[in-house]
Amino acid sequence: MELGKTTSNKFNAYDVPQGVDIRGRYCEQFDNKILTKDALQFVADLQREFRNHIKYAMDCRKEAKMRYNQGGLPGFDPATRYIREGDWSCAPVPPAVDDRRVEITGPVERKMVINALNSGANVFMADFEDALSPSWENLMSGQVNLKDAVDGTISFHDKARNRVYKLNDQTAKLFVRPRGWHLHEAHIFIDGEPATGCLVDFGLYFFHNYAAFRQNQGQGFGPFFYLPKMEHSREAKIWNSVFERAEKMAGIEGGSIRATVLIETLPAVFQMDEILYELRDHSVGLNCGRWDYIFSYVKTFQAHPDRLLPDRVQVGMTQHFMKSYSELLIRTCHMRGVHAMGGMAAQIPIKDDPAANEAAMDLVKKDKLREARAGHDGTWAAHPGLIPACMKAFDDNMGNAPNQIQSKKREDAANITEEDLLQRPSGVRTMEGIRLNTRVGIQYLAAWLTGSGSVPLYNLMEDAATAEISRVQNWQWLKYEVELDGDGLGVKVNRELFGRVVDEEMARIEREVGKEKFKKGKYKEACKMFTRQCKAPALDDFLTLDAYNHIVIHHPKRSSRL
Ligand SMILES: CC(=O)SCCNC(=O)CCNC(=O)[C@H](O)C(C)(C)COP(=O)(O)OP(=O)(O)OC[C@H]1O[C@@H](n2cnc3c(N)ncnc32)[C@H](O)[C@@H]1OP(=O)(O)O
Ligand SMILES: O=CC(=O)O
Ligand SMILES: [Mg+2]
Repeated sequence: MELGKTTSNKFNAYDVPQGVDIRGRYCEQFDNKILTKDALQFVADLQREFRNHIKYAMDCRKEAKMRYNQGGLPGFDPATRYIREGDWSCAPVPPAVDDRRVEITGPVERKMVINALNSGANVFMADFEDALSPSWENLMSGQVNLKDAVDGTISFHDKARNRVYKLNDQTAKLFVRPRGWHLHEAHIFIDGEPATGCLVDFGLYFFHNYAAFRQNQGQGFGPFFYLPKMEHSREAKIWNSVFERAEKMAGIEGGSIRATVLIETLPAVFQMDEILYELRDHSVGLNCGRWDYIFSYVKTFQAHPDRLLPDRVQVGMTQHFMKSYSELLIRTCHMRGVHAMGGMAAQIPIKDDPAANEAAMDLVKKDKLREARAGHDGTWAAHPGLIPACMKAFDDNMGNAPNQIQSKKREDAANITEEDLLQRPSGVRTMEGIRLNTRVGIQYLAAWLTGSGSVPLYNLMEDAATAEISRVQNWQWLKYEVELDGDGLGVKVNRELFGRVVDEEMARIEREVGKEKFKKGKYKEACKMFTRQCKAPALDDFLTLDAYNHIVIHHPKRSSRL
């Protein structure tokens, strides 16, 4: 059967446990493979057990935001000093993922799942988050794809090229990244409320795959996860309890499930020990989610006009606050016996310009070499074409050792202070900066609204995290009417200037993509949404919260029997 094709059963409806209502399109394959009654019962149990904890954690985020908006700064919590200074370790790293020197990431799209698993990377991080537009179709077919991948039966026929894709004998180890805590799943209602997105992603994937995964991939451990966008260790504690609940349901040993937490919010950098501590039986490291981290710097300091960012292209890992963050992350992880993973270089191969391609690959090499030398145990690649360069940087530095957990303790990073982690980024702001933010933000959103959560734009990988930087930077510059000091003209960013920029960039996008694609695409809707968010008096928490309402499609008829 073709993936996602609608066929009817006797009821043309999902058979659901009590209190669960599926409002997404009916599809026999989703029904038979993923939305089974027992799997939905597991998701509903998780939702019921943890919804109040999640609500409390989200309320705490709001309180913290209020504190920062009143001039407060994030910092280390004196109440948990005993954890930071305590002598404890995380559980030993499972042998199956001892060596993670290169991890490829990508959305849970069928062909890409096969390509990523075959790519030669050590790990594939299959993404329900930054790289995925969370439409019902993408989410559910993503679950089907992962199930087929874990079972080892996945294949894909590219009819246009008459090419069949299948798994190699040797494949990357699979990690799955569910959505962040803040996102709901509007196609699954539990007790009259939309389900928590990440519990749906986690619950369905875990339920259907834990047994096969532990046998085929995890050498008795697993499944493995990446956990995004946390702001505090109380959120890690919820994940730990979710894992314990899942292990109990499955009857598998405690500590089987392992997760790497992305440190990609500014408040979380002050909680790294605490996050590892909460997850100490289930942890396999931390990762520098550098793009969301930059977004979070702006968000956290939205009411601090003395901390404006320079052009997006200037906020690299050599900025003092970014360097300090990655070094403290390495020290923290290695002290606790787990991996300190590097982040994503946004460059991708440039096919039609060898010189530009060489320059881009050179940037990737330098970035990965910096990570390997600093002590990271591995890194992320956005595209299979980058794997050899990433691999070489880590091979040259680690040799045959699977990681640097024991060899690069980075004791010197023990002295990194709150001031280091918060230091204002340096650089200039330019007209090209605001133009690029606008052009990229609108095109990304237009792609997202039509189902693509990661796209190549101007030779870089763009996903929800990088697009967020474009949005919040425009918002910040407009809000504080900053002077574009990099152009030597002293122009101030105000609504009138921004309006002109939007008009001109929309005209440029139309020229670049062509009239036909522009007309058929969602550029105008994206422009309206992006512009509203850039001009909003109060910063929207996430770009995708508003955009999500535009991709929710409730089935015209009831699609489940309550
Ligand atoms: C900030 C963060 O959160 S980073 C993590 C989230 N972001 C991501 O994961 C981005 C992942 N990368 C991608 O989605 C893609 O590489 C893009 C969109 C950036 C570029 O995609 P494209 O322009 O289609 O790439 P391109 O045409 O060069 O692809 C060539 C081949 O490589 C494959 N490929 C490209 N990227 C990937 C990937 N990440 N995983 C698996 N296969 C890939 C394509 O499927 C294609 O395969 P084919 O030759 O069999 O048809
Ligand atoms: O998820 C990764 C990031 O950089 O954001
Ligand atoms: Mg991210």
